[in-house]
Amino acid sequence: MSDRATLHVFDQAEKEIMKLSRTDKGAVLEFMYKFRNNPDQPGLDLKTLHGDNRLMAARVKRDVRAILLHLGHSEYLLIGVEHRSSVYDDLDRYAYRVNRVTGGIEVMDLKSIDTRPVGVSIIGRHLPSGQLFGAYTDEQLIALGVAEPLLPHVRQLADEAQLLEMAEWAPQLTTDVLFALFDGDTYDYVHDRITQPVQAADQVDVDDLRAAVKRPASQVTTDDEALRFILGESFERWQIFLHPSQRRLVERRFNGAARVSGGPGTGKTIVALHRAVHLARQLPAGIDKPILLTTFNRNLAADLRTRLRALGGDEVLSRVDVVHVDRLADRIVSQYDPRAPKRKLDDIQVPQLWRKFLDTQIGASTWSPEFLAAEWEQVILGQAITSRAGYFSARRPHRGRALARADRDQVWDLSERFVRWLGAQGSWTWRQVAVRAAALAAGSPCQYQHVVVDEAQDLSAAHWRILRALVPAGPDDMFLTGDSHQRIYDNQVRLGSLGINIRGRSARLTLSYRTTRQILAAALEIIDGGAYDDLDGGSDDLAGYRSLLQGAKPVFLGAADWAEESGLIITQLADWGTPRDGSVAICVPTKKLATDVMTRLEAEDIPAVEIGPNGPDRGDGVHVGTMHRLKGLEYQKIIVAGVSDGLVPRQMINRYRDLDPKRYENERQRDRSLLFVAATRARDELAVFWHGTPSPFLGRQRV
Ligand SMILES: Nc1ncnc2c1ncn2[C@@H]1O[C@H](COP(=O)(O)OP(=O)(O)OP(=O)(O)O)[C@@H](O)[C@H]1O
Repeated sequence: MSDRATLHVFDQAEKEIMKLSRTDKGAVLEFMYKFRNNPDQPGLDLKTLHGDNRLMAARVKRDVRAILLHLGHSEYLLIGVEHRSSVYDDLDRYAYRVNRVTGGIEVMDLKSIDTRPVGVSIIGRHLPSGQLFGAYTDEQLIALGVAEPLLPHVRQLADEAQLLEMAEWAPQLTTDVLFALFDGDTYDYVHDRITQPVQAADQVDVDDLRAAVKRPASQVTTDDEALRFILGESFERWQIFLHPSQRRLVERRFNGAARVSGGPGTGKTIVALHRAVHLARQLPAGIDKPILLTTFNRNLAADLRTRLRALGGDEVLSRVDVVHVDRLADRIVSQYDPRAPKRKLDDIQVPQLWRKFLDTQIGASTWSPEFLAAEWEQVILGQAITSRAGYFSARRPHRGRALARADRDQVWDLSERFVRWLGAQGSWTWRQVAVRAAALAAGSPCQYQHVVVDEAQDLSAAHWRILRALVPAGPDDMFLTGDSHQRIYDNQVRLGSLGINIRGRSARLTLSYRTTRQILAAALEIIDGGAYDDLDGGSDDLAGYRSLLQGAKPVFLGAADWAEESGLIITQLADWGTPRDGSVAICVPTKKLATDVMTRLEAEDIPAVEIGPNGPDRGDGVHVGTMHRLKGLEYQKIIVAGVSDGLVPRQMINRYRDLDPKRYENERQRDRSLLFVAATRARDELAVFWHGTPSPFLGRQRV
């Protein structure tokens, strides 16, 4: 027989291959190529391993063998690469099963338990069994999706460290379930939140390995190109291995708009990217761009574009319009209203502009510039109100002071004059552009068949109106990913009132791929005490949010003053070996502090690279920026400095405490979320510093 074979590669095997020397990796690649062409060619020496006729070995090179699982017909799964001498040792160590719940194929090399130090303690030492999961029967654990061959080991687990060791090689669902139970979630909760979402969509035949390998729960690669990338190490895991709960969302057909939430690093952006590719591939070929992939700002959009190309290639990129939402608004205005002002002002300047307007155009006013700026931005532009009548009837849920009709009349007059004053200078703000674009888009034809939105929590009502107008309501029309715990701009919306109905189509991701358990625990303390919404008038939380990654405990340290704190930064960098490869970032609450840090680094001869509005200027050096600038980025190590009371939250918001308590709460919450965003950009290590009184958001960590 000389048929071509299909060779899948098991996730764990691929990880092992990644660790091989260049030469051995090359040999594996060549083996794969030959094997696919003809698995029975004599040089490969394919033979069944004694004990199980589905397990086979084949020659990779003189002293290296591939371990394969014959799935049936001409399909094989590469499950390991071993030195020739150990291939025949203890063949019982390979356990493979089709998981009854997910229908995915699971392969476990039980030897990996024997050879690890902690593994030895798991089965070698006599530990009091049943300590961790004694409350559940075997049947219950199996029904949740725990791999049956691992039950004896699960019964021996005595502490979290051993559970974490097991997480390195156990199948995904087993790990997810055990950690959720370990973290105290109830059986029913775990069943509903973890097991049920990854249940096979079809009937599972546990003997049909070929059907199993095709199910999303099977962590395997097949694609030639992907393998070449893997061996060349320039390929990232997220491009192939989606968690089954991620894949489900990517591939599911929704009967309307859908929303995916989840804590930092749970792969929302990854899901949004895969979703865009999935949708693009469902559509007939063409030359237009039927899909919009959008996000909050320019550098996030640039990043999406790069990653979309890596994932789907130029062909997909040519069918997906990747643009940040303000640029989209600008395009619409240029197309339909060419006489609109050309100069766009940053919304940060709005209070200053109102001050100048009142001083130069109005004189004494009963209204403060701050009040008017906030009313105009949050209520008038925030709700995209375009008429006096609309403003009279507007709800003002996040504004403290009530306004009578006569007051509203005055505020509306002033707002109109303010807009005319700006316009006379050829200027308007980005928020105004969005509101105008929403009105223009509402009267123009739909441009897209699908819209995918990342960082959804930060979009304004006007942005949503634009998006709603650009895609006809229907199945899979809008797919939104975001986390309201990370909202750092003042845009709170109820999607339902904007014609976007996500009811019954919300899902949450819970497994962090970025941050260690230690960093995550510290970050969760920061947001504890805030209130978070679901973009639709309800509330949201991060229940079940967890990480399987381990790392050092975050460092929390205070200094007497800023000069001393700058010293802490330098010492911390030195402790980390002062990496200059762009793997470390320092972030602070204000631009002034960022400049100080840059100056200090330069004085120490450490190359400092500013994180600008479009991301870091360069890839190397130590990156420095404000906390806002860290949105959407990630680093191996992060120093969050200047986390002092008065800076986080900002001193200036205290004036609203009595004057406008709702606004005070909103502003405080934004600052809290900003600190949360900054802390959760760190993959492996985090250090948080302050001077004077620590930020109240640090809770127990400041002591
Ligand atoms: N299935 C996966 N396999 C491997 N890595 C993954 C997977 N999903 C996500 N990641 C990695 O986890 C990290 C975080 O992913 P991503 O940025 O999509 O998360 P997010 O939920 O959008 O985070 P945030 O809300 O903080 O912006 C990235 O480095 C990404 O490559």
